[in-house]
Amino acid sequence: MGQELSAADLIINPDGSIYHLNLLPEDVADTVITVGDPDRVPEVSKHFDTIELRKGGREFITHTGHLGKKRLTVVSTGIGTDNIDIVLNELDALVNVNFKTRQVKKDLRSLNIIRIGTSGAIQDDVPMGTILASSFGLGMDALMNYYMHELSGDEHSLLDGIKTHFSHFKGISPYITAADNGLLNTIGIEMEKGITVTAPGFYAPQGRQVRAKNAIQNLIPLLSSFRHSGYRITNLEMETAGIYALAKVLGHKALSVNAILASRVNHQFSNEPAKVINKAINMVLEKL
Ligand SMILES: O=P(O)(O)O[C@H]1O[C@H](CO)[C@@H](O)[C@H]1O
Ligand SMILES: O=c1cc[nH]c(=O)[nH]1
Repeated sequence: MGQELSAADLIINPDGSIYHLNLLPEDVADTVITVGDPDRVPEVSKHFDTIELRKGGREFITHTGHLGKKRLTVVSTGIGTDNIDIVLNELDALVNVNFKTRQVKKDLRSLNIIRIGTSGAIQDDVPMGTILASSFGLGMDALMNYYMHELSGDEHSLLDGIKTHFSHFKGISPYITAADNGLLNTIGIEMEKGITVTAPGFYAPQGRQVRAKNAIQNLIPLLSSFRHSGYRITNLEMETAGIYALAKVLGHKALSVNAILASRVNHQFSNEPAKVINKAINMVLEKL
């Protein structure tokens, strides 16, 4: 018999749903689309043929339904890898823990987790309007300091290169995880590819300066000049690396698709964000 998870470790609401997502185990499809913005959930589910449930709490809004024969769940994560910690752990518990016995199931389910997010590009040849699939998620936040995780050979070699390139960054311990290869080569097949940096903020952690002065000067040129084994850093956002790393730890498959709204090298921000996001949604849904 496996260990029984305590009421403080796995929090189940009185109606049997999980603490933050407010979902029951049967509410989660095998393919889960995550978006940051709760208002983006209906923008995805409006393409479904049927919607069987709409639930939520806080920034975590979920719709589950069918597109043709495929059952899909779309859930909003809100902003940041602290929220990704909640969403990935709760999705995993919903499918891999028996809520009656509070024990981990013997046969584990592996979800396909596809993020459709917005992002800023840091390469000249990645213009606004590009739809980019993240080959790797490079985390500059602290989430993975708290989890045991292992790196593949490719991830190790890239991380060594990154640590050398950014050796003068103080107090940051980057982590890197590859996309699921199968999802990258199907859903991402026609998309631009690159390493996506996940930042622990939108302003100074992404090289923006409004009034508070930035401690790291020239962050964007530093990121964009990194080259290793044919890879380069293409874009910045706030969730991908956490999703990739926790999905791998928990045995799920993940891909992040980025609607590029900003060109940080040309100092531009899109005046038609909805159109770019919709293009990303359509490109993902037509491959499912
Ligand atoms: O559009 P979403 O998916 O929220 O993604 C991006 O937009 C937010 C910042 O504006 C961050 O969450 C960032 O990752
Ligand atoms: O530049 C950008 C655009 C969208 N989201 C981000 O996190 N950064």
